[in-house]
Amino acid sequence: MSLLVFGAAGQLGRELAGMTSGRKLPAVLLARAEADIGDRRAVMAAVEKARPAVVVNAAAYTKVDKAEDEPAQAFRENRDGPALLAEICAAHGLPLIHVSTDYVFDGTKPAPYVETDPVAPLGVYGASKEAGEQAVRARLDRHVILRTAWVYGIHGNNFLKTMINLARSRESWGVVADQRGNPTATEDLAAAILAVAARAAEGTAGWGTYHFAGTGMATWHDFACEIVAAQAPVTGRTPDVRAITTAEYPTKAQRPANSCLDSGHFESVFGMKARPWRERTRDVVAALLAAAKREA
Ligand SMILES: NC(=O)C1=CN([C@@H]2O[C@H](COP(=O)(O)OP(=O)(O)OC[C@H]3O[C@@H](n4cnc5c(N)ncnc54)[C@H](OP(=O)(O)O)[C@@H]3O)[C@@H](O)[C@H]2O)C=CC1
Ligand SMILES: Cc1cn([C@H]2C[C@H](O)[C@@H](COP(=O)(O)OP(=O)(O)O[C@H]3O[C@@H](C)C(=O)[C@@H](O)[C@H]3O)O2)c(=O)[nH]c1=O
Repeated sequence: MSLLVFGAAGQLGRELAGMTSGRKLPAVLLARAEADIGDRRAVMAAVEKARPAVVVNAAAYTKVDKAEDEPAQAFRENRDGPALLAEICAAHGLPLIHVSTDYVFDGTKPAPYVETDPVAPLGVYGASKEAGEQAVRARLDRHVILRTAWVYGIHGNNFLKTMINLARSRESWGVVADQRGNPTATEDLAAAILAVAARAAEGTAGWGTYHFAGTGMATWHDFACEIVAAQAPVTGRTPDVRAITTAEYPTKAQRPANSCLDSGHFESVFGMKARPWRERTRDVVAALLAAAKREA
């Protein structure tokens, strides 16, 4: 099974690079500078050169607040890019694995969201990702859209790294305790994508839309407390992370109060689930601190 991955320089792209190389899977991974998913000629050339069995889109515009001021760019990267990928995959008879987000939901459902729940994004980022889902569905039957959430890992920028940095410099700060979701490690997400890709290459994937997110629910405050607790034994820093409300932490884009995803359908079709988020958080914090120590 050979893969062609777009968006290789992002946190998921870099995890996929490490995992495909560790498993010795043939894969071509292209960053934006090598292939912009909005550039028809670049995407066509990449597909024709790599001749993959499966295409993965890990490219996206992910700046949730900034998207409110840059809707054109967010829609270009999150709707038009995936549309082009799906069109080119259809022309070449290739399946596409595309990644989407919990922020397509408005958060008013009290229970975890299932795939058939109506979408109603609250901000430009969520709306642009939802438009990307629709664009893929409209152009390509052989697609798998994986909606995931609150992604973190050792690469790139994410909430976990922000909390580790705050723990270095602050004695106390507030984190919202009234938004809940499922923190998802890039390692679990990349493994899920490779499991889907293997089935897609055989032509036996259950095409369609799935939820795949970390096991267990958390508020951002729970997540922050776990991160801070995980770094404390190594750094000796025990800052106070205060539980605050969304109203006390105003942001340009509104986030869903509940964006928990029910990953049961994915598990029943693909036979795998993500590890509990607390375990994974500790692993990732340990890996980051060990890397920082090696570099010091
Ligand atoms: N991060 C999260 O918490 C969550 C992410 N997701 C989804 O998971 C997927 C992976 O996200 P993640 O790895 O975290 O995101 P990152 O922001 O870490 O990486 C996205 C990458 O895509 C690149 N990119 C953006 N536009 C283009 C383009 N037109 N052509 C090629 N590359 C482009 C970016 O490059 P550049 O840096 O140059 O912009 C960046 O390297 C996305 O679909 C995202 O929407 C879903 C839920 C949560
Ligand atoms: C840094 C920080 C954030 N917050 C709040 C703001 C926000 O409501 C929540 C999350 O913060 P962030 O802005 O870092 O995370 P955010 O960019 O909203 O994360 C989202 O990214 C996109 C790409 C997704 O697809 C989502 O699944 C989700 O992961 O925590 C605090 O309360 N205190 C803090 O110190």
